Amino acid sequence: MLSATGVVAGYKRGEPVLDGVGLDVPGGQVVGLAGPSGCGKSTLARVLGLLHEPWAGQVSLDGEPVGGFRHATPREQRAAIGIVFQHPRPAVDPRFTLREVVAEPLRATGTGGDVDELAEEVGLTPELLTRRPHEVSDGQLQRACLARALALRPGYLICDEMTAMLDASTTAALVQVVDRRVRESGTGVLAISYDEDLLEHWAAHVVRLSGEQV
Ligand SMILES: Nc1ncnc2c1ncn2[C@@H]1O[C@H](COP(=O)(O)OP(=O)(O)OP(=O)(O)O)[C@@H](O)[C@H]1O
Repeated sequence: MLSATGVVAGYKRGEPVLDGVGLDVPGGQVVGLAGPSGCGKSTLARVLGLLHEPWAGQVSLDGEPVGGFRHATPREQRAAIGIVFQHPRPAVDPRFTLREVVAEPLRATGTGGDVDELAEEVGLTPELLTRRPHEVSDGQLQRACLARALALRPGYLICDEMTAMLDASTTAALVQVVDRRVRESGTGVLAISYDEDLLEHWAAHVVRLSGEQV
């Protein structure tokens, strides 16, 4: 289980965006997170993704409190949580080929892993792997970002508006890729979307973040 308990977090002292928020993401399940724009969904995603340190509260991973946030996160805990954002372009190095984008976490951790297998899993052809970000569509680049997030076989995956930029068929394809991991590897998923129809269809249950308490 990936859990946040009593999380208080924000950007400006004295003005918390999250004020005592708790959320559990069990393994093998998709939990949806909905709520009005600006209520703090992405902030909670970044706290659970260990990218934003809360002012108070705790994040725990499989029963262990996390060892730190951002650069202070222990390597095994970093590898246990994959994250995909709404906008793929700012999330990749524009000089990399898609093959290099997907291979990044494998290279960084010295982990063996098959880029071709990952590419096939997300529906990227070998030819697309040779291209650079400016030579592919947003959907193709987002497929590469999803493959990168899945490369270390994380126990948990956070999808922060992963499909908001994509057409219906690419959305369906990426949801299917994630669902297969949930079924076959027991991955726990936090799916954030403004599209409540998508969440109703995709998630086992949907949590609404009101801006106060979950
Ligand atoms: N890097 C930042 N610096 C300062 N304030 C920020 C930063 N990121 C977000 N905020 C503010 O924190 C609040 C919550 O933002 P957040 O992106 O978490 O909400 P959200 O629910 O994901 O919104 P949306 O659905 O519009 O993406 C907003 O008021 C936003 O302006």
